[in-house]
Amino acid sequence: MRTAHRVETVRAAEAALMARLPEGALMQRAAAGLAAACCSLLGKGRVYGARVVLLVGSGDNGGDALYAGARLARRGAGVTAVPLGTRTHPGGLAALRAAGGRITDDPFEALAVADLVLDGITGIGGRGGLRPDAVPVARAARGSGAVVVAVDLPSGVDADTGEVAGEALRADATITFGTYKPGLLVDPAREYAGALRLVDIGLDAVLPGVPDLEALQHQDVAWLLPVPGAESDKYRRGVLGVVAGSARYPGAAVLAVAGALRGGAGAVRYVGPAGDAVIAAHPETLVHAGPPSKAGRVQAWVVGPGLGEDPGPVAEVLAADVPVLVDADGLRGLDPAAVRARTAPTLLTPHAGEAAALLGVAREDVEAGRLAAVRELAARFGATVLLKGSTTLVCGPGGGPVRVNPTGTSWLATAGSGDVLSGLAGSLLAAGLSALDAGSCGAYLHGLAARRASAAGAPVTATDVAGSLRDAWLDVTSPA
Ligand SMILES: NC(=O)C1=CN([C@@H]2O[C@H](COP(=O)(O)OP(=O)(O)OC[C@H]3O[C@@H](n4cnc5c(N)ncnc54)[C@H](O)[C@@H]3O)[C@@H](O)[C@H]2O)[C@@H](O)CC1
Ligand SMILES: Nc1ncnc2c1ncn2[C@@H]1O[C@H](COP(=O)(O)OP(=O)(O)O)[C@@H](O)[C@H]1O
Ligand SMILES: [K+]
Repeated sequence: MRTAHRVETVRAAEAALMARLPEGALMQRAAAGLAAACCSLLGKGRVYGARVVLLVGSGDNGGDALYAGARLARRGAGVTAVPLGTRTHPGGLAALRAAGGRITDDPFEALAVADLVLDGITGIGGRGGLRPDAVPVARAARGSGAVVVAVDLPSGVDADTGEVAGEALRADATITFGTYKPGLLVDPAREYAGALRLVDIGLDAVLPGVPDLEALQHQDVAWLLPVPGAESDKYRRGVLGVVAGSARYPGAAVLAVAGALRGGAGAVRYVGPAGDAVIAAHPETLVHAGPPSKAGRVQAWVVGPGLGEDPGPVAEVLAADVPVLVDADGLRGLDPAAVRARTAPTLLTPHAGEAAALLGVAREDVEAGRLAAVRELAARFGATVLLKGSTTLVCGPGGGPVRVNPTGTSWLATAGSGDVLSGLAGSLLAAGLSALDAGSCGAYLHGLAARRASAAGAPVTATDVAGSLRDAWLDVTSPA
């Protein structure tokens, strides 16, 4: 599991750790890790003679860059510092000078020939976008042929929320210290971070056990995925009911069932008007044309994909005392009180547009502040919420760590892929996973399947994604 902590928590942990260490030791650990990462990015034998430019803000982030620059200078790199703040870390500056580095007021000349730029303008102390004087320098750094390495965080992004309020410096790699910060894992900021590397500075010992964000990895998902026992039968494995599709959107039913059949439930009951299309595509489905309450027992429901205007089945399904996943048309006008009144778990899976409608805000606001949006929806509905999009987030009703999905690809932005996800996550619910685990494992497999299907770099369909779910499952469960 990869975990991230907010700035307040990081600062408290750093203070506790610093109290046990000689002064400056923590910054030296950070600088040593940063310099080593820069050496490996430059490549073997290419540190000596490399031209390195340090963009140095007024805080400790600039201090890290200066001390790392001093280390690179001692290994033969030509290091030039560009001070951008109201002050420059005095110890770092002295170390760089002592190692033979130089300071310049003309950043553009140095940047034009740079091999590597260290962005030490702001770290966890940054507020808002880059200040106006740093903007042309950041643009020149990005426009140069140099590899741009962000120190701790790309400057100009919000560490806690992943918001990017103004201009920020896009990095090829970010070397972060002690723990990931939420902004490194959540778009739009995540996109500025490039490849992530975590430097251990001993913070784990003093960080709280519960992080703000967590990202599952293969072995976490492998642990959670259902496996039939020797005594299992199709009912014990869990039956999922899928209420989806309409005369206008029969394909949504076919796709939701495609996801559901590959999610570990023992059987899938389809309820709705698209039974013929579902059976033609998936003959193993049990179909029912009547209302959900007459369809027979299920261990979980999915309601909503392609349902059209009729909200009737949503209320009926919400009245059932089993876990329910509500997606797409099922989310339209959804009443928070009706969801809060349920005793069984509810999993809502909106995309940004649906989340915006539920919150009464603009879609852009949800996309700019995904973490706040998913937390607010989960609190308002007393439900687990999976917010889809370029970064998929899953938040439980009681707060706690938000799960951020590390798999996925923008090729997933294709019609019907959300229907596949709802069936898949619903199937995991029916198999007995909690709403948080079903949502996050579903998103994980779904993203992995899309990556596999689009590995050659060509567009994929939702049907292709469903077809790759089995391989994604095997990727996760097969020992490396
Ligand atoms: N506290 C510690 O023990 C450690 C901190 N470390 C480093 O210290 C950083 C945090 O240092 P600071 O607390 O000094 O904060 P920062 O260095 O991130 O930024 C603070 C400074 O930047 C200015 N600033 C804020 N927003 C700005 C903007 N948008 N544009 C330009 N300037 C802006 C502030 O006025 C202030 O002077 C971490 O990100 C990390 O790089 C590491 O050395 C590890 C140890
Ligand atoms: N830019 C993107 N990067 C990664 N995944 C994306 C992106 N855009 C959409 N997705 C994913 O694609 C799926 C689309 O679902 P949804 O918006 O419900 O579409 P539909 O209703 O057509 O099925 C979701 O799983 C979402 O997370
Ligand atoms: K930085």
